[in-house]
Amino acid sequence: MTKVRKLMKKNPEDISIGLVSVSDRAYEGSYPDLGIPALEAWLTSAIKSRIWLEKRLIPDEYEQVEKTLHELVDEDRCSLILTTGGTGPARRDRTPDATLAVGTREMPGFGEQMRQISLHFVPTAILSRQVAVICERPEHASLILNLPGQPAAIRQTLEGVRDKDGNIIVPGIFTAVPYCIDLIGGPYIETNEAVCQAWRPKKDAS
Ligand SMILES: Nc1ncnc2c1ncn2[C@@H]1O[C@H](COP(=O)(O)OP(=O)(O)OP(=O)(O)O)[C@@H](O)[C@H]1O
Ligand SMILES: Nc1nc2c(c(=O)[nH]1)N[C@H]1C(S)=C(S)[C@@H](COP(=O)(O)O)O[C@H]1N2
Repeated sequence: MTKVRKLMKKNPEDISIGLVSVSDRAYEGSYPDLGIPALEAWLTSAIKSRIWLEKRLIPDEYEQVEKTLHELVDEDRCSLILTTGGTGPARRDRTPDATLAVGTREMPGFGEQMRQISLHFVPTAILSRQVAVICERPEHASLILNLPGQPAAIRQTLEGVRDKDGNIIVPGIFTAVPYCIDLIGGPYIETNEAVCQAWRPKKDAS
């Protein structure tokens, strides 16, 4: 496993987010990994809160995906973990299977919404078996989301579909992530509204 070296230091108030790129060819060096940079670029533009990114590049191996997710949940205590790649029907695509094995509860709406969004870009969107799970522990919980491996799919699924004037016409999945993290007892995530409007229910005025 390639652990990307960190130059900065984590602060106690940082929100820990795990980024996992699952790709045989990027891992072997046949092409440079674009998954982690695309995830990092989108998250740093969309989130206003202080974040700390734990980055992992791994091959399409079931055991590696499972072990990496367990580490990010239990050792790094990430509130949110995003994977990219390995969600398709090919024999070595095992990311969703390992994610389901690690999770304690499935969140089917995220996968459903991502496939809806991706259909606006590619007719093969339905080939992605992407899932989302919550991983509950006595003291904390993590939300794990699988994204497709195509680097362009990262922004598309997180941010949603925009019309020619830039207005969102199909909401991206990230709009529901901050409230989901609230509900599982995680830190409050503030977003940059120009990129992603986090939806939270209005406080009851009565
Ligand atoms: N991590 C990545 N970095 C750069 N490009 C990627 C990455 N993952 C996928 N791609 C690109 O998206 C295309 C489709 O992704 P897909 O997951 O089907 O790749 P793949 O054929 O399974 O190979 P691999 O798992 O080795 O990346 C790839 O052919 C590649 O061009
Ligand atoms: N937004 C988006 N979603 C997408 C794609 C894409 O290019 N863009 N590719 C599809 C294809 S061709 C496949 S096989 C599946 C699984 O891709 P993965 O194995 O790279 O995760 O994602 C699908 N979802």
